[in-house]
Amino acid sequence: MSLQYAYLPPPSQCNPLRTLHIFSLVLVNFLHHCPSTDMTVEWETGCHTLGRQRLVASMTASISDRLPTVLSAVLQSHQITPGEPFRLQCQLSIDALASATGHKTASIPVASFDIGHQLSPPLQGSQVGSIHQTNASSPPFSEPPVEQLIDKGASRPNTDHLPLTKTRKRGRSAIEAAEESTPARQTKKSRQQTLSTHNTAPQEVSLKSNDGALDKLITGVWQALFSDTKLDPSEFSIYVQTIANSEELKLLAGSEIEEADITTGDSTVAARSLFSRVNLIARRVSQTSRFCRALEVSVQARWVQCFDDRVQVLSRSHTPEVAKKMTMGEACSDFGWSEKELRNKMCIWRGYQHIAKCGGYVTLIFAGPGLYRFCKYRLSFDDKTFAALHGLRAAFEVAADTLQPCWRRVLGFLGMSQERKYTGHLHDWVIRGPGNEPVPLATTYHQWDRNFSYRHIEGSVIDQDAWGDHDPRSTCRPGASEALSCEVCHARQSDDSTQNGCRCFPALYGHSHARLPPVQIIQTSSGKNNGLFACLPFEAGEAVGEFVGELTTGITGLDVMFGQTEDASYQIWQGRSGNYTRFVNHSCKPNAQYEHFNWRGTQRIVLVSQGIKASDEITVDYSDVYWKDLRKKCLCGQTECRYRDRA
Ligand SMILES: C[S@@+](CC[C@H](N)C(=O)[O-])C[C@H]1O[C@@H](n2cnc3c(N)ncnc32)[C@H](O)[C@@H]1O
Repeated sequence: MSLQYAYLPPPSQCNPLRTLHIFSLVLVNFLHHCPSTDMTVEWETGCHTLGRQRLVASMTASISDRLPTVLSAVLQSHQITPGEPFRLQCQLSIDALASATGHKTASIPVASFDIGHQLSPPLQGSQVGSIHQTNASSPPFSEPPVEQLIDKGASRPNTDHLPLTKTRKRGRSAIEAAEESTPARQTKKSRQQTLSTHNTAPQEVSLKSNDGALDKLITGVWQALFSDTKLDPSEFSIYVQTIANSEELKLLAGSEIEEADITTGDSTVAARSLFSRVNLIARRVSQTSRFCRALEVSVQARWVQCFDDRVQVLSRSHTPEVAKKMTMGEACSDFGWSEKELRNKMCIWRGYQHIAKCGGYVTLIFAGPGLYRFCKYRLSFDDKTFAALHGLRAAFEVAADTLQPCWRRVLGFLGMSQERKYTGHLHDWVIRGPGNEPVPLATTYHQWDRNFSYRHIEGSVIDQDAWGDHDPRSTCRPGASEALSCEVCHARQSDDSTQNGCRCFPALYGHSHARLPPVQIIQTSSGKNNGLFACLPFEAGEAVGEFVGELTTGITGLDVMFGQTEDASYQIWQGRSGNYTRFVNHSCKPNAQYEHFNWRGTQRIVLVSQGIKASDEITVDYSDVYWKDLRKKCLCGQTECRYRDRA
């Protein structure tokens, strides 16, 4: 049985109810798949013997009611004081399974939790405890992500344990295409070849450096690139106009109006309207100043270049010193500054120019306010810094062209080309090691499937042939109102941010603008083909994204994510459409896991961070069930790798 997928917790953020809830889902799923008709479930709090169907139904129905009681009972019966960590172990006694698997004992330890200390209401997506796998022969809680798009060499999945027939009509998959051209089982020779390819594989891009000052600069660039405030110079005049018209918007007079409204009893509406107006103005001002700042530093960097060119020209007829002095004089007279003033400015501007030279103008344009300090004090101004920025330039440009497509208009002010280099979706591009141009995603699968394509979707789509119009993830009972409140924090869930009280996964649910998380697809250096990498850190418990794809059923022979509600078992297939979660590789020491979460009566599967640092590859544990029958080696590279040494 695989439980790794369910979870590994951040020890500092404890949430026992959530852990128990997830555990219960695991247990329910286990029971659902179990061939036995009668079984005993032993919790530390008691022992229940029920028919399987009834057990599943009763556990599912009462999970959220019972968990606090179960937990309190455990705490009380063991006299655990708040703050003291403890371990909760669960056993399953399943006679039929015992005889089927040849277990001597009928009682199988399923999982244990290390539970922290807080009994406070659940926090945003936070978790507690760890679920340890104790039995590898049981059915999975959830299966690993798709494998239908296979990668090259050693990482090519060995699928000969799976029948490649599908019960449902589906387009020809990359795996099938690859099956035709590559033998499913690797020979010794081909394995060696793979290894040598692996050794000479290009170096991976690092999305940050190990230098504090430089990291701050890089973080600022990523934050600006992924910000939902767009850098659009063509809207500059509109921004300015809005600010100039702020009187019409009653920005300044607003507070007086509010006071009047408050006394007339219309305070909520009045306060909200004032706040909206202030928000609008503040947003416009920050957009305007960001654009001005971007233009300012870019022009200053370009000015230094022109200054140097002018010195060069004058050096043809004068000594370099004289040529420089003459150029300084020309500039001072045009600016109306003293030489000292100009020298001071130039020192910083030269820093900008250095950055533009190695990291491209994109770095300057999106660098945050730390840029000035970085250049003034010449923090980390060394070859390593410039090499790091040079290595990031392509990754920055892909993000800028796809997320902030108007950024190149700033280059127009510098007399440079404004032509976009990378079009389409951010994840249509794969970033490769230093010195290599990013390549279109599709090309990285062409060796297996010439017709490969991938549609980026924001939400799962229902396979009509499989489910008609019914969403199989629905957990809503007809007439049940509790579906609209969060079963973790019990707050009201609403897509209208002003009505929503549930903040469990705020980056995904409950507010208006869904935006891409700061992740990019990068070619791994370990031979796993592509992987998903974090540009910015994700705190433990924070959602990276939802696992979305086609909601279907009946697929065999291809990897799918399994979902299970009380009423339906469904699959999410990311073969031809989905999102970036499709590129998450396996690691035996993962930094993320998938969790079930109900949003407004619909089950969602969320990729949740266990604490991901900027530039880390985002990985999950695909589970023993995934690897069990594969003859493939794991390339996660962890010292605790479980599947490294395989025949
Ligand atoms: C969901 S995809 C992940 C993205 C994939 N690397 C790609 O380029 O499309 C799963 C596939 O990635 C590869 N993979 C993922 N993790 C791996 C690992 N630890 N070792 C070897 N191959 C891995 C396997 O080929 C697997 O079939």
